[in-house]
Amino acid sequence: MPVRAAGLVVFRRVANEIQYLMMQTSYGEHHWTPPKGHVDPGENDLQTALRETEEEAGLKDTQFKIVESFRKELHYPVKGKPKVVVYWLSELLDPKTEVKLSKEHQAFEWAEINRACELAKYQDLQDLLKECHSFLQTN
Ligand SMILES: Nc1ncnc2c1ncn2[C@@H]1O[C@H](COP(=O)(O)OP(=O)(O)OP(=O)(O)OP(=O)(O)OC[C@H]2O[C@@H](n3cnc4c(N)ncnc43)[C@H](O)[C@@H]2O)[C@@H](O)[C@H]1O
Repeated sequence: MPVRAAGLVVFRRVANEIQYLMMQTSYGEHHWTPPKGHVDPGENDLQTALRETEEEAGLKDTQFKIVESFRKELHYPVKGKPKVVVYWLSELLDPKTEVKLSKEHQAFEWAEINRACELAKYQDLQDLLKECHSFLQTN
């Protein structure tokens, strides 16, 4: 069984720009991802994504809108074990909403697509962000 995690690619619109929420871990390699985390027993993926987004970024589900038709999975190995991360796309309704980090993250950025891809060093996460961006340009 793969390790399972879920999260939200949160975006906001500022003037004509779409910006993605990227957060840097305070541990390990200090890598950057959207809010996400492990699926707890008894939770479904979407419940996990919402819980982790609130825990890690302080954003409640009343503050954003999930784009129901967009759901993607990343698959990669962690310490030799397969891991799957399910992401939904969600728009922050009030772009001025404050992000409140937990101890798990040391920094965040609202990054336009090229900057978000620069922060996401893994190719599959970069591709996912680009897919989100293309989706938002055409929907
Ligand atoms: N090194 C460490 N030291 C201390 N505490 C730690 C720790 N790692 C995790 N923790 C603890 O574990 C908890 C995390 O739990 P959660 O917050 O519930 O789960 P997560 O986001 O899925 O964790 P993680 O950051 O490990 O996952 P990711 O897949 O991004 O990353 C897992 C690995 O996969 C790599 N990775 C990330 N995205 C990848 C991708 N797309 N392709 C290939 N590798 C990728 C990352 O660089 C990383 O090496 C934290 O509370 C933290 O305290």
